[in-house]
This record gives sequence, structure tokens and C-alpha cells, in this order.
Amino acid sequence: MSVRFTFDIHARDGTARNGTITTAHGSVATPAFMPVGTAATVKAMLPEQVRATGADVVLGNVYHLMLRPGAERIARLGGLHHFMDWPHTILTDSGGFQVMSLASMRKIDEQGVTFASHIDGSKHVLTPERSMEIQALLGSDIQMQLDECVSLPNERPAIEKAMHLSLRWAERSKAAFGGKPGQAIFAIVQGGDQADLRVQSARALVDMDFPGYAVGGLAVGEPQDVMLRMLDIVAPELPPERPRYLMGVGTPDDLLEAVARGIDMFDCVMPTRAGRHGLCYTRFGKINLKNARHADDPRPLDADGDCPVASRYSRAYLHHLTRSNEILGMVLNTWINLGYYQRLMQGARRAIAESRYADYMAETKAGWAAGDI
Ligand SMILES: CNc1nc2cc3c(=O)[nH]c(N)nc3c(CCN)c2[nH]1
Repeated sequence: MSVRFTFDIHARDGTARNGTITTAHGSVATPAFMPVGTAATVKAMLPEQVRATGADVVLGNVYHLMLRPGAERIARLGGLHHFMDWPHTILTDSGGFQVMSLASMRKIDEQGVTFASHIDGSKHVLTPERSMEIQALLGSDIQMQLDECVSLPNERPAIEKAMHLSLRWAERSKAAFGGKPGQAIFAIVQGGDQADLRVQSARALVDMDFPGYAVGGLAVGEPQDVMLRMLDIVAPELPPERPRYLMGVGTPDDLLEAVARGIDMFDCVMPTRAGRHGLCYTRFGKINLKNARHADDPRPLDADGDCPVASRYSRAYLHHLTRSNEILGMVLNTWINLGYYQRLMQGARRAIAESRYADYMAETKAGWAAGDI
């Protein structure tokens, strides 16, 4: 029975939306936070733990998986869902961003990106066609076009050049997209911090007619107010009935503000990376478990019971594990952070459905400021 890729909006509150995306591997409640599973694993977590935090979708990366273990190998082994035993939705990023942030000897031209692997220095070429072929081999449900993302601040000519190249690569990616039932390709709006280029990019991509639209080129060094201003400019240009994905974002505050501006999907390494370094996100704000003040604190991190980890272990124990660089510390802190991000989005979905999203934002931010931690 073939499933179609669909997006249904159940409720709106201002420009915030509560919806459901349906893919070949199940449904995704939006606004959704997507844990990053770069090398076919959400670091330090078993897939059933990731699922238990409330995640409906995880993110994979073409760049990492093409280098190791290889896309053809994963395809021979049954595809990425089977390989990592994640039977739910997977979104894969197309590789351009990772090449620019990880690889060496990078060269971008009309054809694509040429680079040397950060693992063994081997030479690779990634074109829109090859990126879509890799994503098809991985079998991901939502596949991203190949694009060029520039850092900010940057010169307008460089931003403009990358935006137009990304438009040409959007057409080539779409033409190369195999598109099995329940799979979709998303376009990526570029244009840096230039309002007119953002509008030009969005309108050109809407004319190409994609099932979903990502806002790229942000969370690359710009202040939050610049990012939010770009969302105010881009969101109204995108078809309201299609999903919007803000790439690489962000802090809990970023997520709340972007949901208010009509964003439906997020991915960010912060909850997982910060967790591995002992930094935990809670209803009361951020807590650095390495800090000596936790050494004798018998209280659980958050006794409210929503998180099985934060209500079970003492701050003293989490401090001890973190200070000792124990593997269990990385697991527990990651679990706490992914759980917090999922509950943040769950609360947003409920608030939108009950037309009280502005209050939800204010109450949540007040909780962070209370900072009784
Ligand atoms: C951490 N900040 C950040 N900004 C991004 C922009 C793009 C972007 O403009 N394009 C693509 N393809 N990926 C991006 C990513 C990676 C998302 N997993 C970004 N991450």
C-alpha cells in the first residue's frame, strides 16, 4: 500500500501552526524537533530511547554517510532505516553545508562541490544528482536539495552568487529526485541577511513547486534578531499549506520564536552536543553539571516526573558522572536534553491547538529566568 507524503494543519494561532506530516515511515507531529543522527546514530542514545523522548523523525547526513560506511553499502544492507533500526521518518541533509564546515580542499563550481574527506583525505565530488542518488540509496523520507550556504556576515556579491547557484541546484536536485511513495524533496531558501535576495530565492523556489521548503543560510554566525527578521521576510513568501524547516536551529528560545513565525521543523546538534559536555536544558534554564556547586546536591534535576532521567538521578550523581567523563553521564545528559526539546515542542503543539501560544512562550521564558537551579 503506497503512502503519499502529506502535510495537514490542525490549528493555527497567529502564524504558528500545529500540524502532521505523513511520510512512508509514519507521521510527524509539528512543530517538530529532529534529533541529529549524523553517522547513522543519535550519539549516545539507543533508537528506542530517542523514540521514548517523543521524537518522530531523526536527521542523517549525506556527507558523513557517503564517506563512511558508504551509501551503496547501506543500500546493500537494506537502507538507513534498517541499518540503524529507526523505523520512523528520516530526513537527510544533502551534504553541501557539511562539506563547507568539515572537509578540506573544497572547490565549488557549477557542477557541484569537490572536496577531500576529513576522514582519510580521499577526493570526492558531490553534485545535485549524486546527492539525490545517495539520498535515494539511503532511502530517507525527506531529502534535501544540494545547496550552497555562506557564513554571515558576508559580502552581498558572495551571498547573491551562492543564492543563484542554489536555485540552479534546486532545479537539478528536483529533476534527479527519484521520489518513491511517501518520500519528498525539500527546497532550501538562501539569500543570507539580504531581504531582497531572500524574497527572490523563496519566490523562485515556490515557482518550482516543492512539497516542502527549508530556510537555510541561518544560524551561521548572525545574531538572533537577524535570523528572526529573515523569517519574518521569508515565511509569508512560502505556501502556507506546505511544511517549513529552519535548518540547524537552535536554542529553546530560537525554537519558540521561530514557531511563532510559522516554522514547523527544526534540527540542531545543541541538545546532543551540549549533553555530552555536561550542559543540560531544563524548565528552569541551562545547568552546567560540571559546576562544583552540584557536588553534594541530592535533589533530582527536575522532580516534575516528565523526564524519567531528570526525576530519577540526583544532581550530585550527574555531576559526578560528568566530572568523571563517564559514558553513562553522556547518555543521561543527552537523554535529558532531547527529552526537554521534545517536551518544549509538545507544549508548543498543545498551546497552538488551544490558541494560547503567546502565553505559552511567556510562561516558558519566565521559567528559564526564574533559574532556581
Ligand atoms: C548550525 N547551523 C546551521 N545552519 C545551517 C544551514 C544549512 C543550509 O543552509 N543548508 C543545508 N543543507 N544545511 C544547513 C545546516 C545543516 C542542518 N543540519 C545548517 N546548520
